[in-house]
Amino acid sequence: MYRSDVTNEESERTAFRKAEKKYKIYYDNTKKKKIVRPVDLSEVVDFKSILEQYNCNGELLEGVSMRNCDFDRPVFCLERRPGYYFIPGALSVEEECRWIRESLTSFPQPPNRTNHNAIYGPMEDLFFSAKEGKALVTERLPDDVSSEVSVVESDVRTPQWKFVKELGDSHGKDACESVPASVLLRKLRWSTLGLQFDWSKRSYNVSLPHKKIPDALGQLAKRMAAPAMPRGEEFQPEAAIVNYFGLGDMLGGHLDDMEKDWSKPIVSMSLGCKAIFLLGGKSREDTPIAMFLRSGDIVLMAGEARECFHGVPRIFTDTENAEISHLESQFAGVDDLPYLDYIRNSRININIRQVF
Ligand SMILES: O=C(O)CCC(=O)C(=O)O
Ligand SMILES: [Fe+2]
Repeated sequence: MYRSDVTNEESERTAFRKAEKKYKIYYDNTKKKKIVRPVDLSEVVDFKSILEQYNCNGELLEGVSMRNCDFDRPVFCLERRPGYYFIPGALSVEEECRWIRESLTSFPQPPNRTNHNAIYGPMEDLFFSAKEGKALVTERLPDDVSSEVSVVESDVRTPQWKFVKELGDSHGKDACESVPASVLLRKLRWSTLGLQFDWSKRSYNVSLPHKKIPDALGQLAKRMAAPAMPRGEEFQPEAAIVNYFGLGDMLGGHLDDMEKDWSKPIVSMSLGCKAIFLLGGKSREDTPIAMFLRSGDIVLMAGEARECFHGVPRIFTDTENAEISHLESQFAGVDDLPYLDYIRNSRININIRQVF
């Protein structure tokens, strides 16, 4: 898996990179304000309208077919990308809201790791700390601590971070650094569930402490994976990566190649603001197919499709394009406001994998 954009000159000119540049967000600066540069979306495949057309007259867009399987919703395939399946609107609005809540509250909790771990260590209750206006602070270590023979060296060097209500006198003069929880929430980019993925080694580290994938998420993944599973086999959800996108965030073109058996699908669900997904071919030189991913859509990538470069160059947070009004109506209670505030400007992707 390659998380960052490829930057050397040659890769800047690949067909995949060109498509990323076409769809990523750019701003034009006028004297008064920053304006989002318009983008031509006419070539973006839209499975929602494909489904509507199919329901209306039974016709399908050229290159798109239906997976004939025992599944309670239409499953679409792309003739040029075997092993790729698209299930538009696979989740109910209740399911969408449930997984948005879990992605923000329980999923980033230790022992699950997030991108913040490397800097701050395990972090508890980020979402509620942001809601309560807390900040993460570290205490300055006592000056003479290094001379205390009883203190283990690694303890001496590790600053202890914790969320506190506010940086008043009660915290005292020993506070040396502080970061608002709201800023950390905006900078939350990923969390990992089940077997933990080690980004630095690009592999699963089974010796890292972990909890099993939550049962309800595992059951959902098993059900959704069925159209892409080899006959008679059941998907084993062993790990998941949760990606969090804010305006301007993108996921560069990559392959997910650290799982053992590529005949098993990656089950990938979209929540929140609409995005553009690029599905390339086996080379970065292959022109990718762009498509919309909306909240509630599920994508499966198995077999040959697992060898295809893919990424997310763009999310839409404006009212017209985000297409989250059903979530806005569902998150209507006073207690739901923090979820609503978050999801109005964000997209969450949960992708579930069988590792072995
Ligand atoms: O956000 C998405 O839809 C795709 C995520 C993805 O490709 C990944 O996490 O490997
Ligand atoms: Fe991926």
